Amino acid sequence: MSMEAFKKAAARRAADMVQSGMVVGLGTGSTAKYMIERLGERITEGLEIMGIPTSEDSAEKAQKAGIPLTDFATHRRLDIAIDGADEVERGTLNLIKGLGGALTREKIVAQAAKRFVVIVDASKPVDHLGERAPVPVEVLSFGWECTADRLASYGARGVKPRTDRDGSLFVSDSGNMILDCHFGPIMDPAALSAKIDGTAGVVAHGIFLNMATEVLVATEQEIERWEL
Ligand SMILES: O=C(CO)[C@H](O)[C@H](O)COP(=O)(O)O
Repeated sequence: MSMEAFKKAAARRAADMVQSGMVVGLGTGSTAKYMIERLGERITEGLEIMGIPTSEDSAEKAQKAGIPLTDFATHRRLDIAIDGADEVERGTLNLIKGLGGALTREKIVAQAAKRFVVIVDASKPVDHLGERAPVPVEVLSFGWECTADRLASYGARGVKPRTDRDGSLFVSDSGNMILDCHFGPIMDPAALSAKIDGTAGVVAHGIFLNMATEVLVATEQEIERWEL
């Protein structure tokens, strides 16, 4: 099976957990896209749900799929949120998210959800967060250079603003910059998370601790379901 097929398998399995009447957090990225498509199919079969998207991109995909959207003004609490991840730590289900740039909205949606189901292919599990992925940090553009220096003082290498493929500055849906911070394997993610959270200029970062309630990992043999 190709990596795309793995992503699709995990995404469809998660979409099939959704039941009529639920308010659903709609993640962002190439795996979440398959989940949105599957929810769209199920709506044509009679499923009745409302979605809260984690990005403008997912809002557009949800609208195309026919998923009615709602917002936090109407629904403070979500029944379930389903999203991809860049890394999943074995044993803890802690995550790095945000290589798609939607980390702040994704964190708000995950935090508001009773269940947060993470869908990944077999390339995403790691022994320690940071092994492969940088930690994306969404920052205000004001004083970003100072914020970057501060992040570097925590051990991040090569901290620089994310750019789009054409070299232009990446701007998040909320109008902020993303600094990708390469820490390497993170031995104490709670301590690092607290330090980054306490840094002026930081809006949110991509370390998601104790948020995932279950992770679906699509492997060659099966879709593994990890829970704590
Ligand atoms: O956090 C995210 C976007 O901000 C994505 O969920 C994460 O980057 C995984 O993406 P993909 O499913 O395309 O591998």
